[in-house]
Amino acid sequence: MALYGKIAVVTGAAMGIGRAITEILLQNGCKVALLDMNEAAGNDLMEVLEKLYGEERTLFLQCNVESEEQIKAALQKTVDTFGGIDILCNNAGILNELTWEKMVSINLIGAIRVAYLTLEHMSKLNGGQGGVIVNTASIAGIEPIASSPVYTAAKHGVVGFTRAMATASTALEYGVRFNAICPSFVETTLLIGIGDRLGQFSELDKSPLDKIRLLDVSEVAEAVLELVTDGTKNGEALMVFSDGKEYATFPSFI
Ligand SMILES: NC(=O)C1=CN([C@@H]2O[C@H](COP(=O)(O)OP(=O)(O)OC[C@H]3O[C@@H](n4cnc5c(N)ncnc54)[C@H](O)[C@@H]3O)[C@@H](O)[C@H]2O)C=CC1
Ligand SMILES: CCCCCC(=O)CC\C=C/C=C/C=C/[C@@H](O)[C@@H](O)CCCC(=O)O
Repeated sequence: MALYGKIAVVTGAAMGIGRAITEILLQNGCKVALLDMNEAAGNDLMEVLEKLYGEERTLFLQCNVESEEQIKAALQKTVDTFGGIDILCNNAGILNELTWEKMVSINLIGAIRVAYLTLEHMSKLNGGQGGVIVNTASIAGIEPIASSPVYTAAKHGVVGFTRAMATASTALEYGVRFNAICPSFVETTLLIGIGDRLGQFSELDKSPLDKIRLLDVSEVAEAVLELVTDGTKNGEALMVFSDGKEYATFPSFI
């Protein structure tokens, strides 16, 4: 997909990986609607982005991915402002094994909710132009991380949802590609003080964190850009490690 003039929605866009995805899409000519529940961080970022890219190419919309009403309103505002949606980067997420039901609600149910509501604008079945949805999973969506069983479960869910939707989209002719991005550990606020959010698993949190180089958010954004632009990888999950990228392989029984 050539990106110049394309319209993207990024959730969890105010900070961390979502911010880096937003910036790389803007650098490649997209217009971007930034959705995030953190209004202060969103407004701060908008000041920076408007200076760099102009006021016409960005839109900040406060939106909690747990709220169907807020997502619907944000997507409609995006369509009314920019004229459609070509790209969704479904990225908002938290890590907190203490509030594990909320974590499933944001990381898995929220991602599904945003994807379904975006398809109402994007799918060719609904009069849309088609496009691409990149869901931010994690390496924890491919292999278990012992200190974070529910995070692991939610991210495995994101990968499974992505792969099933890719096949469904092809069969039903939505014209929408689906991919999962699966980074290893990335230097963001999500990792700060994780030991306090792992509950009974907190003694396990040392695992690889002391031994590996944390990824920079720009490395994840580059990998997302690869998925957005490469039309041949529908359904694939791209893992990003400190020493490179690799598409995941899965067993097939059907
Ligand atoms: N940092 C890491 O090591 C890794 C992170 N990930 C995933 O990447 C995604 C982004 O995480 P980071 O950038 O690291 O975290 P972060 O904490 O730096 O940024 C997350 C952003 O999502 C927003 N957010 C959180 N809950 C929200 C909600 N209910 N509705 C709307 N916005 C919400 C926050 O306000 C924040 O701006 C998450 O899905 C995370 O699970 C995946 C692999 C590794
Ligand atoms: C403590 C929880 C942090 C969760 C945040 C993430 O989503 C980070 C990624 C999750 C899981 C990582 C698993 C790591 C597995 C290791 O066996 C090894 O494969 C890591 C290699 C790291 C690298 O080279 O970058």
